[in-house]
Amino acid sequence: MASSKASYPSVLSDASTDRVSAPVFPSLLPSGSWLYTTAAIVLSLLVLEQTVYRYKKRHLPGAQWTIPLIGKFADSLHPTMEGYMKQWASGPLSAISVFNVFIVMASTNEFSRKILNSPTYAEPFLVNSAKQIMLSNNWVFLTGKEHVEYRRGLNLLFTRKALGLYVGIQDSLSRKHFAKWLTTAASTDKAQPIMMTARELNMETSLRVFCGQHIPDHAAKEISDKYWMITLALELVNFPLALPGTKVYNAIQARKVAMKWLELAARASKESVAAGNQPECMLEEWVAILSDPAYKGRREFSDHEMAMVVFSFLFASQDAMSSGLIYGFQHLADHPEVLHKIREEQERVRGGDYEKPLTLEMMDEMPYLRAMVKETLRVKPPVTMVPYKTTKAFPIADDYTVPSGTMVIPSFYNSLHDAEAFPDPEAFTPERWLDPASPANTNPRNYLVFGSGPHKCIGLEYAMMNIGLVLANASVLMEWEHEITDKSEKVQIIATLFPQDGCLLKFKPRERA
Ligand code: HEM
Repeated sequence: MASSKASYPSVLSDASTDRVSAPVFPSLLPSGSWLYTTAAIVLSLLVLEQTVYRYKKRHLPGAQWTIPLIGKFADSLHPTMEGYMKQWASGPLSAISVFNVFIVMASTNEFSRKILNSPTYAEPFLVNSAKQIMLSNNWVFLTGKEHVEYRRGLNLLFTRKALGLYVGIQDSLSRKHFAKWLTTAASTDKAQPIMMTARELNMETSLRVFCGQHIPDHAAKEISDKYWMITLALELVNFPLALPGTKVYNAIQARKVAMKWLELAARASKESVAAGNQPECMLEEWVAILSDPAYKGRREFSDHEMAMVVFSFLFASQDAMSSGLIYGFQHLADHPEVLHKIREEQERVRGGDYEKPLTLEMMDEMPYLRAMVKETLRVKPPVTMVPYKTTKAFPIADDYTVPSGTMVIPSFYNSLHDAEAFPDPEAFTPERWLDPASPANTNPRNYLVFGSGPHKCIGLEYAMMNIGLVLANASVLMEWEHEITDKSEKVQIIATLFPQDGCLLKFKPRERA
């Protein structure tokens, strides 16, 4: 008590002399000067917040004032394509603030590429929660030379030789899942959303490609079920504290489960290769490369570090691959003429033998399939933007320098829907990729589906191959009808883009003459 009084004499003077018994926490009593002081401090902070926002924004389009403290937090909780389009349409560069994070959005191809290709000024920021979920010492957070060197080692997991190893796993799992889809479809007349079933196919494929049989079935199921928690946490700006019950807290718990199994898989892969077995999955391939005496990048990788790399691949791929696949099914159902051409190509390359597993060499013979995959990813790019952060003042335009510490967000959508590169940009036209002299092919800078620069997607060939393979097998093994609703063309953003109705499809086995 005495010490409280001593610390706050001016606030307490009235209360402590006039009353018989002193209050337990006298300093909390309202008093005129305390209230005035508090109000003055709060007001100054609010004025400072607005002044800093206006100073950073300068002439860029965007609200003149930011909502105190939270800014556009409410909008970032429920992002919509319409909201983003409005923001992009407001200017090549525009400003917003969320939870006091100052954000500059870039809408043009020139500015977006400039951000992606200026590693001395800006580096990936993923989403605010990414470091909590992926662990801050994950390789994906490396920058500069360290990042380039680490990534060089990982490129070996995506060589043609490595992809050849993965094709067989992807082929057999797509068949297994289609059989399940057909059984479910046979039990009901209704079309079913493929949102979750496609995610499950992707997750099992990723886990088996990355870890082979070193993850038991029940663990694969557990990781797959819990992974949805991670997807839900991938908002542009999250609630700042990972308190129990928040999305980030739930995602961290999901990551712990996944990491436990991935570490065990890394250890088992080392044991398998040491026992002289041929690599059958990505982890084993990696271990085999590392133990080759001729390999220059040899060094020890702990089970934990290998698990973090695999987790980064899951994190980067699961949602984007699911989005790409779901729109692939939707586009093929809505464009029977394209599906017909895909089937003709399959017939030509596979000679009618649809039981024979696909190989990389067979996929090489399918240019129309590849064009279709490129086009579906262009029309509905799974990733519409990637947050970066400036590490120093970034003179992005003659009349604007992005302040240091700003979140800068290059957008991909506009580049991919630019009518100069892609005439009739909303149309789904795989043919635009077949002529080497077409505007699509002569403007490769516009194809930002996988980003650009030092952080461009490491798994892009893997992604194109896997989506192509699944759709190729689906086209020869199944028929599917799309129940079109008023939400089919509307987009919901859950980290990546999905049709709002979850893509309602009715599958049946394909009958051939
Ligand atoms: C359709 C599927 C996919 C899409 C649309 C996609 C898109 C992207 C994009 C836009 C980026 C950021 C690029 C940048 O900042 O310039 C990225 C990065 C990355 N992606 Fe993908 N991705 C896909 C599939 C995959 C797959 C299958 C893997 C791994 C197996 C993967 C692993 C990664 C990694 C590790 C990074 C970070 C690379 C780095 O920082 O060096 N992605 N991806």
